Amino acid sequence: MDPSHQKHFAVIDYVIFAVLLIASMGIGLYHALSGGRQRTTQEFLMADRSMGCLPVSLSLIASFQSAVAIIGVPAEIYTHGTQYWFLGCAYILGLLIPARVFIPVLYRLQLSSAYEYLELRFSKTVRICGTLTFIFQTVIYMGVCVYTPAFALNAVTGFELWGAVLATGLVCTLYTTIGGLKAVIWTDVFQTVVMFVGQLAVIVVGVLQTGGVSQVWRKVWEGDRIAGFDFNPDPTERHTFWTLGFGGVFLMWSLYGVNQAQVQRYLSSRTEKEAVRSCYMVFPSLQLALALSCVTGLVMFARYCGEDHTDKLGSSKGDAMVLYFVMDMLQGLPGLPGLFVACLFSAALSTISSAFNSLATVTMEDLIKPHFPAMTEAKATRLSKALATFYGLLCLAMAFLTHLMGESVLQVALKIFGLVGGPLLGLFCLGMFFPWANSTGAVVGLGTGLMMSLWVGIGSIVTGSSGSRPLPQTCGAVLLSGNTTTVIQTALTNVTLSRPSGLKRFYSLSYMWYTAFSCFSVILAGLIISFITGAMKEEDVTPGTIYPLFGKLFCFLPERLKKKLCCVTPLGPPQQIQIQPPHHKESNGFIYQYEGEQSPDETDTFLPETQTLQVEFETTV
Ligand SMILES: CC(C)(CO)[C@@H](O)C(=O)NCCC(=O)O
Ligand code: NA
Repeated sequence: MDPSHQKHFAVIDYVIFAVLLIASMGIGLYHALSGGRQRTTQEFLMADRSMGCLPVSLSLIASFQSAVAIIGVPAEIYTHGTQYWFLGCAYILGLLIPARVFIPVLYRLQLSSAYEYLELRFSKTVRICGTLTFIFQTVIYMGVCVYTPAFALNAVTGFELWGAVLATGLVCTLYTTIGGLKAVIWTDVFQTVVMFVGQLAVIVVGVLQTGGVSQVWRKVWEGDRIAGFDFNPDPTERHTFWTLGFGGVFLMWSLYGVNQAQVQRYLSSRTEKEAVRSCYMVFPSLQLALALSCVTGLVMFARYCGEDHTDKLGSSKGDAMVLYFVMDMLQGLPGLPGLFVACLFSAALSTISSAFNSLATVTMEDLIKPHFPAMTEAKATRLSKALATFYGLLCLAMAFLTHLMGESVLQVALKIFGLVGGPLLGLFCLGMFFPWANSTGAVVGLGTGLMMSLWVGIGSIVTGSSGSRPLPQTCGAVLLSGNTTTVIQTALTNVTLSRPSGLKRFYSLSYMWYTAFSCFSVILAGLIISFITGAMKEEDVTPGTIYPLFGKLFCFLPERLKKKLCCVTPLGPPQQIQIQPPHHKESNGFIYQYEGEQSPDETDTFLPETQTLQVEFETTV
């Protein structure tokens, strides 16, 4: 970028940024030295299963709200209008189903890793395949997350790119390694607040400088940025009500239902009720986060309509626009540029810390512990800390890979969620809703889903069909009236964009459908293979691993038919699984006995006893 356009920080901005890093370190240090001092994996990875719903819910938002969303969403609104905002519709079902279906099943099994479920339901192989898929997804995603704020800062202020990447990566690695999940959750709380405050400050100043709310509204209206419901059913249309409002539901399920980062937070909750409540509480905050970033995009448009600033941003195209806007507008308001940069880095830190901790958890619980059942708690904890450090350093390497990508960061992140997270969601759905699915079906299904993802993902890159035409950069008032702009644009679209056909049409599937597409591929392939190789019998399915979806969907059918459809283990009131000495019928190496009615609170007091039993069991066999 041309140095004459570069914006600069005042001392106070650096101070605010430093305060963010120091406060995060401080929270890490506090949790390293208080409580159980991070000497057990229960504390380091599961926060002693003692968290309340408020910190958990703020932490749940923070996991997938990174600098990618903070700069990507405004850039999207700026260039394409507010259609993306309809993603908010997907949050309703997207959070309701995890709260009512996924959390009860996973919480009652008292897991540490979400992928432990896959072993209980299917087999060890499926568990390992699921874990590896999650590691793959998270490792690429965290590269994008740590790179994004550093690169925007570099494009606008000329701040050393790799210096910023290194600083964020290392600080985050350090507090995650010393403070464990408690530090991750409490820094998330602090960082989420900074994130909201930073965005809000930018909006307030932006609106004031543009001449008030009515001026902003007039400009975005005349610039044709306000989008109505687009009910176009074409699945290759990038953003419509259907791709966002329905495709987005699957995206939300894969993130809030079965992703380890989130499941770990549900499992760290004191009770099942707290976990469910924290999931519900995500709804208003996520709507707020979406609204803030969409409004930022609108304010940015109102301020710049008709002017083209992209030349000042060099190769970074639209993504660095937000930071440019912020620095440009906040010049002369000491501290505010620093606050927004703190907001960007807060968002990034809270996401990569969740990634480090969840990666350490699954590597420990799914890949290492099963092979070393005799490992002492002290050793396991030391190893978990080493793993957190390892993933922190790996994250830096992944940032370098992201550096080589060209697409908008928001689209890249959402594609990763869809292409790799979708098959994982499919695997869990196959297990929970289809009692007939067997282990072979699950492995082949997951493989099929990943192949389909790879196919459509690479196809869309090669044919270059993932982009879309931006709206004109002008305010209606400057050149044409709003309506004329629309007419001309529609005409242009019709002339130049002929509908792709055949495979090319498949490759241009909207990325918002990726999750649903790969999820259904897994379920379909999984069921076909399961029926070919011999469907699972009801009595062989581990109790508590099935959600009676069909029983609930078809509640009007006669009892007998329903019984056939739903399955053996209807999800009753919270159940307590107890591991017994090995003289009953075995299943997956353990015995599961149900204690019938028990309130979630009793579950808590019951826990230590269960653990003792488990230890005895392991040592006697
Ligand atoms: C995950 C959603 C869709 C939830 O609203 C949103 O936070 C988002 O668009 N995230 C983009 C990825 C990121 O911010 O890292
Ligand atoms: Na975040």
